[in-house]
Amino acid sequence: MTRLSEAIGYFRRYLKPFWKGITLVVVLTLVATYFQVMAPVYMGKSVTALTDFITQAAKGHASMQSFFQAFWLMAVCFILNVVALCISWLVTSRFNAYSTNNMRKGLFSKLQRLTIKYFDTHQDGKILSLFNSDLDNVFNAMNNAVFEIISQSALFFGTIWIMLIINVKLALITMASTPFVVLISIIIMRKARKYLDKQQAEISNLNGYINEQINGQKVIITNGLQEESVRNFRGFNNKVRKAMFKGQLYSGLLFPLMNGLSLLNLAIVIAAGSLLIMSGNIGTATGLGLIVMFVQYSQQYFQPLMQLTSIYSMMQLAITGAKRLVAVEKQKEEESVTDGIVLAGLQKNVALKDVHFGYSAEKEILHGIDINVQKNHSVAIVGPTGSGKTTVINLLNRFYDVTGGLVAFDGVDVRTLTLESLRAHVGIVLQESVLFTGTIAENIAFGKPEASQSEIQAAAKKANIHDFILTLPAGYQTKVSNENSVFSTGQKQLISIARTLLTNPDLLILDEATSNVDTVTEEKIQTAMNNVITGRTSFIIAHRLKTIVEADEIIVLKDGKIIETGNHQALLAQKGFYYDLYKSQMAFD
Ligand SMILES: Nc1ncnc2c1ncn2[C@@H]1O[C@H](COP(=O)(O)OP(=O)(O)OP(=O)(O)O)[C@@H](O)[C@H]1O
Repeated sequence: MTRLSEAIGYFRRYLKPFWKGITLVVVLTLVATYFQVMAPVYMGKSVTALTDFITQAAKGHASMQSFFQAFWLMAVCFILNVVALCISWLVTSRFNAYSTNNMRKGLFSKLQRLTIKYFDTHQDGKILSLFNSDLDNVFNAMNNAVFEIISQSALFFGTIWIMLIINVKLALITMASTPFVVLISIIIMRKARKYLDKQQAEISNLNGYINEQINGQKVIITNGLQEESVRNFRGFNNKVRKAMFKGQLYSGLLFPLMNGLSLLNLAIVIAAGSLLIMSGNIGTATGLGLIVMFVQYSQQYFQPLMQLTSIYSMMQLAITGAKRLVAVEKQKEEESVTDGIVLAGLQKNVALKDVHFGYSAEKEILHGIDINVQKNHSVAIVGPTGSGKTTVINLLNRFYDVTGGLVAFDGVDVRTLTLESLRAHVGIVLQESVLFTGTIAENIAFGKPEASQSEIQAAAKKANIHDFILTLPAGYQTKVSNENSVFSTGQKQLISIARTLLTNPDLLILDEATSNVDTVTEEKIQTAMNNVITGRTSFIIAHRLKTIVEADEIIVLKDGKIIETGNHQALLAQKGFYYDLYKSQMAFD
C-alpha cells in the first residue's frame, strides 16, 4: 500500500462509523445543489419575462405575472438551498467532532501500548507534534474539506448537467478551458504537496528541538549557551520558513490563477451569448435570459474548482498528518502475551542467565550476565557510569528483551509470562521520579488508588518521607503541579519509593537518584533503602555505596560484565574495584 492510500485509509477508518451521517450529508448536499443549479434557470426566466414586459409595455398590453412567478421560484430555490446546506453543515460538524475525538483517543491509546524503545528513540517534542500539529491539521481539513469536497463536487457535476440541458453550445464554451485548468492545477498541486510535506517534517523537527531545549534549560543557562541555543533555533526555524514559504506559495497560487481563469471564462461566455443574439438565432428576451443564466453557471462551474484548490493545502497537510499518524499506528506494540503463564507471585528466585543484550544489533551492551536473587534477598548493582546497570533492570520487567540468554522468575522465562501479571509483581522506582498533578496522597496511591489514608502513611513512613510531608502546609493534601513543584530530586524519589512500596511488589527495583540530593535527604534515602531492602526481593542500583552496605549481595559491573560479587564485607576484603570505589567515596564523605 502506498503511503497516500494508507492516509486515505486512515480517514476512511475513522469516518466509517458515521456512514449514516455522511449519507445524509450527501443527500442534503444533492438537494441543496439541485436548488442552487435551478435558481439561475428562474433568474434567466425573470430576465426574459422582464424584457418581454418592457417590449410589450411599449405595445400597451404588458403583464408582470410571469416575471413574478419566475422571481418567486428563484427565491424559493435560494431559500431551500440555504436550509439544506445549514442542516448538512450541522450534521458534518457533529460527525467531524466525534471522528476527530476518536482519532485523538486512538493515538493516545496507541502511545500507551508502544514499547519503551519507541519513547527512547523519539523526541518528546516530536511525539507532542502528533497531537498539536498533525491531528490539528487533520481536524481542520475534516471540518472544512469534507463538507466542501462533497458540496463542491455535487455543484460541479450538477452545473454541467443543467448547462447541457439548457444550451449545449454555451455549455461546451463554458467548459472548454477545463483541460487547461486541470493541467495547471496538477502541476502546481504536485509542487505544493512536496513542500507541504517538507513543512510538516520541519515543524516536527523544530518542536523536537524546542522541547529538548526547554527540558535542558538549566544546563543551557549554567553553561551560558543561550545564544548558541537561539542560533540553532534559528537554523530549525529558517528551515520551517523556507519549506512553509514554498508550500504556501504553490498552494496559494492556485486560487488567484483560478480566479483569473474564471473571469476570463465569464467574458468569453458573455461574448458567445451576445453573438448568439446578434446572429438572430434566438430572440433578444430569451438571449438575455440565457446570458444571465450562463453568467451564473460559469461562476458555479469555476467555484468548485476554486474552492477545491483553495482547500488543497489544508487537505495536503491533513494527508501528511494522517501519514504520520498511520506511521505511529504501525509501530510495534508491547507483546502482551495474552495466552502466557500468569505469574501468581514470586516463590523462589529471580535469575539472569548468561544474558546478552544490545539496544541495537551493532553494539552489545551486556556480555553474559549471571545474577541469581533468592526470594527476600536484595542485590545491589554498582559500577561506573555506562557500565550497564540500568540496562540490567530494563530487562527485568521487559522494557526490553534479552538478545541472548534469559531472565527467569522461579525458573520461568519472563517472555512466556503475561505482561500484566509480570508488571503487577514488579515495582520499579526510576532514577527520574515523576510526580503527577494531584495531591501528595494521590501521588503515593497512584498504583493503588483504593489505598486507605493509613496505608498511604505507612508507606510514606517506610520511605522516610512522612515527616517531611507533615511539614507542608496541607500535609498529604498538598497539591503537586508542574509549576509548583517544591520537591527536591531526593524527596521526589522518596515519594516514588513510597508509591512503589504501597503496591507491595514481589520484586522491587530501585534506581537510586544520583544528583541534587542534599545530605539530610541522603540520610533519609539511606534509612529508606534499609527499610525497603530488608527481607524484600530487590534489585538496587546504587551510586552512593553507603546506601547498600546492608544488601545481601553486591554485584560490580564494568563494561557490561560482572567483575566482582559478594556482600559488602567480602568485597572490601577482596580489595578490588569495589574496595577502591568505597574508599574513594568515604574520602569525600
Ligand atoms: N535507550 C538506549 N538506546 C541506546 N543505547 C543506550 C540506551 N540506554 C543506554 N544505552 C547505552 O547503554 C550503555 C549502558 O547504559 P546504562 O544506562 O545501562 O548504564 P548505567 O550503568 O546505568 O549508567 P549510569 O550509572 O550513568 O546510570 C551506555 O553505553 C549507554 O550509552
